[in-house]
Amino acid sequence: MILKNLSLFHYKNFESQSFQFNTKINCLVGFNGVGKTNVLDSIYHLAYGKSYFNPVTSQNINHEADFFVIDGTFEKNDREEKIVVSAKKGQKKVIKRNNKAYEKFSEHIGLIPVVIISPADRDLIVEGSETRRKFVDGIISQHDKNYLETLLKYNKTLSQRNSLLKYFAANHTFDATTLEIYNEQLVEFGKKIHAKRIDFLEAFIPIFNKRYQSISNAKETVQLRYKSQLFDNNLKDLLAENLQKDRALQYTGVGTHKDDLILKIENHSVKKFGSQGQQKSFLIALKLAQYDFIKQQTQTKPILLLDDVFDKLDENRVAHIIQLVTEDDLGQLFISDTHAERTENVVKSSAQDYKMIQL
Ligand SMILES: Nc1ncnc2c1ncn2[C@@H]1O[C@H](COP(=O)(O)OP(=O)(O)OP(=O)(O)O)[C@@H](O)[C@H]1O
Repeated sequence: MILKNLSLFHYKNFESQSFQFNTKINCLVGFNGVGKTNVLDSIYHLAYGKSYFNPVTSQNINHEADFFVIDGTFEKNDREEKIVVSAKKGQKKVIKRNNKAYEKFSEHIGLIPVVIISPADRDLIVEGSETRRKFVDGIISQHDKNYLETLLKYNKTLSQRNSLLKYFAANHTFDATTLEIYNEQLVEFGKKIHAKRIDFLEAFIPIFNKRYQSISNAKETVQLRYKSQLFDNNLKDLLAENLQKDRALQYTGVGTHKDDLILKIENHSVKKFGSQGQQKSFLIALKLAQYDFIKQQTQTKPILLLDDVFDKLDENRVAHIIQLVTEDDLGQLFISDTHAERTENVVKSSAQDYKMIQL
């Protein structure tokens, strides 16, 4: 997958700017705050239909404007794909593929495989379980449309069930029959989601372990484990057992929306006990495993976006990234850095074609 050119209009700090990219390595360099990360984010936006850093669409529009447009031309298997994402204040976002607007954004997911490595990935360790579920769901959805659809149906049913619980509480009423309809749907969709997450992690964990071992020079062992209430119980029974609690809290407390990933190094929580270096290695291994997995599943090399990695990582990890950059079979790469010289030295050593883009 190659991004050939990109135009931004009123996207974050950009008024109007166009870029033509190298098919291998592109280095976006410039002072703090010039918009290097914003360019990477706009590429992410074309792939996922939203910003990696700020999912509130209206906040991606330039402060002085009332709309933004991101226009990118990709090349995939010798075919051109023109993707345009636009948003106007107060209106629904529009995503177009070759001039045709999608009815459902979910149809777009997976067309443009992109992986980003950024200091913001730290959220995967420090934030709540939702961030980790989104990471898993994002990867599976890249190659499995059914999964994404089941997930959307599950989430819709969940929110309807929660509304019903609130309605019961507000009106001091209860209707077991209507609740049962939602329960059945949650059980049906939840079972499928759980099974797919099991399959995914079975394939993903060895890839992750391999990446971590190579980053840490096999010094320590890591564990990535799927945690779910559905391992020990079926969702139908769980919903029945939890009914009184759900009614009291007006919220569904059991299901696959409670799943999580357990992240450990040497059997201890990465969040609580991991050193900063170990946490960074863990995150890079997760992201590179994401890259490997998507490549394996889609038979397409994803576009890799490296945000600020030279600035925020220590030498060992940078060396690993450099090694990765020099691998022949890597796809197109975008790197942002404040130091033009440092980046250029790194990419020069890769003996690959590159372009320096000064912002
Ligand atoms: N909606 C918006 N409208 C205008 N400017 C915005 C908007 N959103 C973000 N910005 C601006 O974008 C700039 C940040 O851009 P970005 O994070 O891409 O910089 P950077 O070059 O990657 O910087 P650093 O080297 O510090 O990481 C900030 O000046 C910020 O105020």
